[in-house]
Amino acid sequence: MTAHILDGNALAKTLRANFRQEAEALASRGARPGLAVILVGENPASQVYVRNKVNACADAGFYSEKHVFPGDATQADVLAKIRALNADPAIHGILVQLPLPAQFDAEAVLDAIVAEKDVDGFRAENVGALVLGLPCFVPCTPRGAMRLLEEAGVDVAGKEAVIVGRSNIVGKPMAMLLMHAGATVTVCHSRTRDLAAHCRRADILVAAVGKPRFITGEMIKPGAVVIDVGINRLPDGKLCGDVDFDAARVVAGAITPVPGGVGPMTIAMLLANTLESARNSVQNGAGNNA
Ligand SMILES: NC(=O)C1=CN([C@@H]2O[C@H](COP(=O)(O)OP(=O)(O)OC[C@H]3O[C@@H](n4cnc5c(N)ncnc54)[C@H](OP(=O)(O)O)[C@@H]3O)[C@@H](O)[C@H]2O)C=CC1
Ligand SMILES: Nc1nc(=O)c2c([nH]1)NC[C@@H]1CN(c3ccc(C(=O)N[C@@H](CCC(=O)O)C(=O)O)cc3)C=[N+]21
Ligand SMILES: [Mg+2]
Repeated sequence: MTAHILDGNALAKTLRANFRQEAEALASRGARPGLAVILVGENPASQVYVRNKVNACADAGFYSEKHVFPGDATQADVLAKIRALNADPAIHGILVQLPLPAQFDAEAVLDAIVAEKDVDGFRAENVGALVLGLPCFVPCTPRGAMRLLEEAGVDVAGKEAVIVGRSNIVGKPMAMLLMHAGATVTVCHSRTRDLAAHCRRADILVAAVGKPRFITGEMIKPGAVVIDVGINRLPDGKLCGDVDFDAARVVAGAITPVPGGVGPMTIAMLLANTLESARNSVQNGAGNNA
């Protein structure tokens, strides 16, 4: 058996073309979707992701701004910028690239973004709404992973879903989305006993660990759908996921590659959330002049 490859690059490209049409429709109503990305410091990986986000905006006909601060910037500098962006009608989404340098209180910084522009969905109000099943900005990475499952034609209801990783930005919201979709969800982490046994029960296995090739072929149930969220840079400079792809693809029914799987979908869903925010602003009579 060779797994079906879930192509995030191709799906993201299709989505961006749809977003472009909606962006033009909103622009004609005075609200071209606008995203502001804040980057603090010179983390090379963050620089790549921010560049990808800005390029994706351009490709989808969105307005975007990039605000770069030096690594020794103060929290007050960044907060002042967030306040200005909160009040700027051309901006519908604000993203502060994580991680922030050590001198920052990341929670306080994210909290400064008004909830209406929290397109990452990281603020407590958003997380609460997600748990309650109320309208909210669904965090981009889990939303992208769910979209890939949909694309694969996976009927989630009743399935055993196992997530490895319990972070606030990936594992926890992913668990909530899968639960809402009807899966029986298990969340594993560094304290889990007999991780392999949990993983082998999974019809849907989501790896969000941050360790290269941590999930081996023997941990995968034959025919399972494997979603690899991990982005790891190897010493030779190449990217790899949290799943041993070559071993997994001969066991799994479907699998996302790294690169080209969840990563591009994260960026597509960031655009989707920004579009949603722009649409909300039109409904609330607060468009812009872009
Ligand atoms: N494709 C994309 O768009 C994105 C990719 N990523 C990537 O996804 C990966 C995960 O990111 P993130 O969630 O932020 O990472 P975190 O480091 O915040 O969380 C990692 C999780 O893995 C768990 N873990 C660590 N070691 C083990 C182990 N030996 N056995 C079982 N569980 C373990 C940790 O457990 P514990 O809680 O007990 O410490 C933790 O819950 C990274 O590679 C990151 O780069 C992240 C965001 C977006
Ligand atoms: N506020 C905030 N929001 C985030 O969503 C956020 C963040 N901070 N900090 C870091 C993580 C990580 N993340 C990725 C997004 C896209 C790719 C991506 O496009 N990956 C490409 C490859 C990129 C490359 O070549 O390095 C791919 O997988 O094909 C990867 C990782 C978003 N994150
Ligand atoms: Mg993290």
